[in-house]
Amino acid sequence: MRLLEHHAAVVEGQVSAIAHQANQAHIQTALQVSPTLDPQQEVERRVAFLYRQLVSTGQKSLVLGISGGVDSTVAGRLAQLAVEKARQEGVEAHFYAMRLPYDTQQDEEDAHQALAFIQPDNVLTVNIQAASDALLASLEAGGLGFTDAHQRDFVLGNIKARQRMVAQYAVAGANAGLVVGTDQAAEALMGFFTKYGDGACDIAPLTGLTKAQVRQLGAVLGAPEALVEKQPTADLETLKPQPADEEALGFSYADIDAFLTGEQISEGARATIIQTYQRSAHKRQLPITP
Ligand SMILES: Nc1ncnc2c1ncn2[C@@H]1O[C@H](COP(=O)(O)OP(=O)(O)OC[C@H]2O[C@@H]([n+]3cccc(C(=O)O)c3)[C@H](O)[C@@H]2O)[C@@H](O)[C@H]1O
Ligand SMILES: Nc1ncnc2c1ncn2[C@@H]1O[C@H](COP(=O)(O)OP(=O)(O)OP(=O)(O)O)[C@@H](O)[C@H]1O
Ligand SMILES: [Mg+2]
Repeated sequence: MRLLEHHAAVVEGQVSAIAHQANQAHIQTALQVSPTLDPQQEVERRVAFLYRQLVSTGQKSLVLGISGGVDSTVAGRLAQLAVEKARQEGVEAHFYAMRLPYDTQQDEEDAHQALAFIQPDNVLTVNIQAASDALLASLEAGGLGFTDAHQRDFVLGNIKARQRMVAQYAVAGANAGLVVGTDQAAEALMGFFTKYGDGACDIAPLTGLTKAQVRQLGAVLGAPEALVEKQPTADLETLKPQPADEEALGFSYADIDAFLTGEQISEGARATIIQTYQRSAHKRQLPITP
């Protein structure tokens, strides 16, 4: 009897491993991941994409927040190259890079390095602290309470991400601009972004790229090595500045990328990643309707 139960458990494990494998392949397709790519060709393809969309939408500019992280360094340079290409073709186009610190950020120097590399047409610096704090204070005055200081700080973190979205859309509104997003496949997979915050954009040139591929594009673009290899951080919480995304996610980007490119990872990790993907489906879709 014990032996039969054991066999049943083994078969069940095998069936769920096969189901997870199928899901892994399905997710890879849904997130538009190419396990192998030529980084130089990808740069050209994505610059051409941004340029074509500027022309076809009739908009005149691109707008993007530059944090000092690798994603916005790469997307920012692609945006600048796209508007330069447009101008070469006789199309009026400009790139507005935005510094959006909450007060002073610890890695400000990296953001300056990123701007020096991107060479954007325009830089606007907007400190989002006053607006973020004012909204939180008004919410509290209006009766909102928090379970503890950590929850309050987490909620403020998402307010910061959405405040950056508001600022970028204001600049886009004044300059016939498309707001550029930096969502890539690793963040999309894990739903690791603020819904309608950094997740909100008009155009997403890094779609489908693993984190390693974003770094490869950065390298062929000639970005400073320190930025290409930099530890990713959402840096939203005031009580804990600059935490590594990997700590918050509970997974390394190497594992997340391995999942995306169809490589073998432990069955436990694969099951948890699939569960995280399914739970965050609402962030990749339009609102629920009746
Ligand atoms: N099944 C469902 N169907 C429809 N809506 C659903 C839902 N489950 C939750 N929701 C709703 O979703 C909302 C919560 O989503 P959201 O506000 O995004 O909040 P949440 O996912 O809790 O927090 C955002 C997470 O993304 C991380 N993040 C943010 C920004 C940048 C980066 C980065 O990598 O740089 C990372 C941040 O550290 C945090 O862990 C709530 O309103 C909730 O009710
Ligand atoms: N301090 C900031 N100033 C300007 N833009 C910001 C700032 N923080 C976040 N953003 C915007 O929000 C996006 C999402 O942040 P995220 O941390 O995922 O990307 P990143 O900082 O560019 O790269 P990494 O994920 O490697 O840290 C950024 O790409 C950027 O456009
Ligand atoms: Mg970051």
